Amino acid sequence: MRGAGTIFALSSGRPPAGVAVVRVSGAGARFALEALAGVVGAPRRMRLATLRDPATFEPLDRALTVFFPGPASATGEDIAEFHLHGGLAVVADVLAALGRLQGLRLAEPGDFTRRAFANGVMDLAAVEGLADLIGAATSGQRRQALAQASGALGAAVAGWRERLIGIAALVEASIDFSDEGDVPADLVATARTALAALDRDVAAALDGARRGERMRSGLVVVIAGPPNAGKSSLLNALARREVAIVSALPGTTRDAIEVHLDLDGLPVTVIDTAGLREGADPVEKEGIRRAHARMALADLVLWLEPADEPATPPPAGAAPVWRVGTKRDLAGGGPSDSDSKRDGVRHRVSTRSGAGLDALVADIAAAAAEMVGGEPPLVTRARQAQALDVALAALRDAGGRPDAAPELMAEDLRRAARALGEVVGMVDVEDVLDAIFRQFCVGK
Ligand SMILES: Nc1nc2c(ncn2[C@@H]2O[C@H](COP(=O)(O)OP(=O)(O)OP(=O)(O)O)[C@@H](O)[C@H]2O)c(=O)[nH]1
Ligand SMILES: [K+]
Ligand SMILES: [Mg+2]
Repeated sequence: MRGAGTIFALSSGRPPAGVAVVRVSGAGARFALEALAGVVGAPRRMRLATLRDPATFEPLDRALTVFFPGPASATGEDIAEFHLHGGLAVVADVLAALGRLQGLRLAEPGDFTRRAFANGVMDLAAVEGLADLIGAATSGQRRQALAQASGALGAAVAGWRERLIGIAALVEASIDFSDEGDVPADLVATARTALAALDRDVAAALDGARRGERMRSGLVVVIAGPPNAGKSSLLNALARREVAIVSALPGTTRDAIEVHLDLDGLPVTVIDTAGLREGADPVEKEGIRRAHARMALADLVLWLEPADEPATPPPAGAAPVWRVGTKRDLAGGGPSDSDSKRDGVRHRVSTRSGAGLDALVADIAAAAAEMVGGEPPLVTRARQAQALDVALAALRDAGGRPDAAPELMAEDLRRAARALGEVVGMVDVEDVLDAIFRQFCVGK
């Protein structure tokens, strides 16, 4: 484990603030409380104290202190918390006083969570959920992250491993009884039935992985179309602020411009792109290349067709495309009008009058709910999905070779168990650990 000893950090947000929470974790937590507050107090009980600089006895703050003895604490170690007045100097002077204490050092990003993981308080999937919970920007993301941080995937994996061990035991027994007639064949048949059921459950969890990833990163909606179709105007209307430059000059937008929206708790990233056309200058050409790149990665493309121009077909691509008629205020509105004769146009909007915008937003929100909504999925990260993929492949190897010797089947089952262990960090995954813990801020 990186750096033993007692660590401390400001765990709440940047001062000045109403309250600032400084956390200390490790064998020296009790000593830190005694040194600054004089007494430790009853476990898990808030206590009002005058904090003093241990060297000069100068009062630093009137604060609430609390002591959580390990191992029933957030890190599994002794924890002391100081709930300070959140002034810059109060926080700085308390941190300085702690830093002068023997055996205490400032924590690095993610240190507290790393200790919780090392001490078995949280499994790796729960750690990832905690990172997502801190980063959650919409209530849908929060719901998913909270399930993950509470150990939903860890609990499922534990159940699968238990079943796997039961299956492996049957196969091992069939090897032991290999000279007793029908017994070994019966054991293997029972194992195969259980294996098929396990396969189904793991595969079902993996089915939700794409949904989980989308919820974490946000659904990507790309606005595309010919120059001057009203793309940037639509982006601004959706964002309700002037994010992108709008002008009558075709080729105004070059860079892809993103805004993050919260649609009924679901995260949606809307991207405005350069208008697609031939014969553009080199800078605009680069913008058009970027527009194509964004469309290729989109979950949904809004293809804009202005009412005052002949329609151009959207380029072929993998993402679903909605054709959206723009500048509806110019169309006149009569049934004989050329614009309303176009087939397959899903929405007609005007950013000038505001017409049709609410319906478009509601439709996008419904599509987002379709793609990421519902019960939080068990699998929310590519790393988890990859490990489960390996486990599933090994399960299929074990079950899919009817003529293979039980010894080979047992070997496949061991591989599956190992891959399941990786999901929750039970087996050595040191390289991914660093990457995961670095996402945390200092004090978490
Ligand atoms: N009448 C009318 N004009 C609009 C509407 N939306 C945009 N426009 C005008 O159309 C012109 C182009 O709008 P932009 O939003 O810059 O179009 P764009 O598709 O982003 O253009 P490029 O970035 O150059 O590809 C501007 O003069 C806008 O004021 C609308 O709903 N009605
Ligand atoms: K323009
Ligand atoms: Mg534009």
